[in-house]
Amino acid sequence: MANDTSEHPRGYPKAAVIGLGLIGGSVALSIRARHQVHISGIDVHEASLRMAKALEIIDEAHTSIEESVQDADIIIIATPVSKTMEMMDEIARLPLKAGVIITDVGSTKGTVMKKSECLFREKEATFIGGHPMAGSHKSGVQGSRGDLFENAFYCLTPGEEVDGAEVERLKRWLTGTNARFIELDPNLHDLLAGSVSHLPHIVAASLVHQLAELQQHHPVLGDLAAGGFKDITRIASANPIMWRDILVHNRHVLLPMMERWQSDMQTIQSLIEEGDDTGLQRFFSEAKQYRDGLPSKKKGAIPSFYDLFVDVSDHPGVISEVTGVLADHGISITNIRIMEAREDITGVLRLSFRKEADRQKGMDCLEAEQFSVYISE
Ligand SMILES: NC(=O)C1=CN([C@@H]2O[C@H](COP(=O)(O)OP(=O)(O)OC[C@H]3O[C@@H](n4cnc5c(N)ncnc54)[C@H](O)[C@@H]3O)[C@@H](O)[C@H]2O)C=CC1
Ligand SMILES: O=C(O)C(=O)Cc1ccc(O)cc1
Repeated sequence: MANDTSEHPRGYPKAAVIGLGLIGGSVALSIRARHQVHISGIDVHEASLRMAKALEIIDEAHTSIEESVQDADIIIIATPVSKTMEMMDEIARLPLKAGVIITDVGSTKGTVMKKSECLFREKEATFIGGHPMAGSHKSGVQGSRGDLFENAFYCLTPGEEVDGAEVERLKRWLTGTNARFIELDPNLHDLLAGSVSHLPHIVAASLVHQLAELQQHHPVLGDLAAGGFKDITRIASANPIMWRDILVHNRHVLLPMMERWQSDMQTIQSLIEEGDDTGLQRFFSEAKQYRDGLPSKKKGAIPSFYDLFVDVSDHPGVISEVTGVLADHGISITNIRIMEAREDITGVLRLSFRKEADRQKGMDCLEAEQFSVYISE
């Protein structure tokens, strides 16, 4: 498949994006936002290419890399990590434009950077590893957004031999992400990502497995699994292939972390067995103290949404009053949840916004209408 009905002619600098899913599509959109560029998209799924073309994320579509990477000024590999490693081998076998920057978006960096040292050292190409530390449990190009990485950390892992000017050149390409770039050693990156993203993902998936097993005996359990359970397991709905690869490529970090996790579980188990009330309370107090101290307004690997809480009295139509105020001011919400809705007590609505600015506007206009509104982390 090769199909070019481009608005952005070939005279422009060229970006090749391999893997047009959530992240490849979002990076392409953010590049488009700040550069006059011809974007060539490569994916094994023709439907993703068609969608990317229809959404004007790419100018031309290919199902293999040969035709489109050779004259590219920047190549972005946005496939699951094991495929990214294969792509790097394939790219290194092709003639490339002198000075091309190659980067990836994978959630692990150690194995990718090791491979890049062997493959690209002798070529007139610069490989700089990348990991935008924001995303979603949804996959696929249809979920792509040019502002997905706004305010998020974007890790870059340049090899030691890479000139600082090349890193700056990559940042300029990616400036439309509006992300906060941070340079990290690849192994340190994997340790940190293992702790804030990969281990929590394993735990979330394991909680879901436990629930699913119990639900076989108690069918009502699925209906009860709302609120907190859904919050902490949301990420378990993510792409299994992507997460399989993350575990495979970060095994050195994750195996000791899982040992540590199991030993923590054993400690708590002993505290319960021994009826150690003080120890149990300390366990939760220390976690609360640390959690309460985490920065709240930054986007992390596990993004905090921009939530607003509204006290509401128990009367019919109260939800539409709140949403009506927001609609009157043109403010969109991404989610709404009733946190407390028992009879005779004041309820709480949790409203989620896409951006901090929307939350602030929402807060101002609801307060002006005498609602009691607050932000709680
Ligand atoms: N989903 C997320 O929240 C985040 C993901 N990442 C990383 O980004 C990468 C991509 O993840 P997503 O965009 O979420 O996945 P996705 O599943 O939305 O997209 C991956 C795309 O790669 C394509 N693909 C697979 N094999 C291919 C091949 N051999 N040649 C060409 N295309 C191929 C698939 O068809 C798909 O369109 C992964 O390495 C992941 O670790 C990084 C940050 C956040
Ligand atoms: O959906 C979420 O909360 C995520 O945590 C998304 C995510 C997945 C993988 C990454 O490497 C970074 C971010």
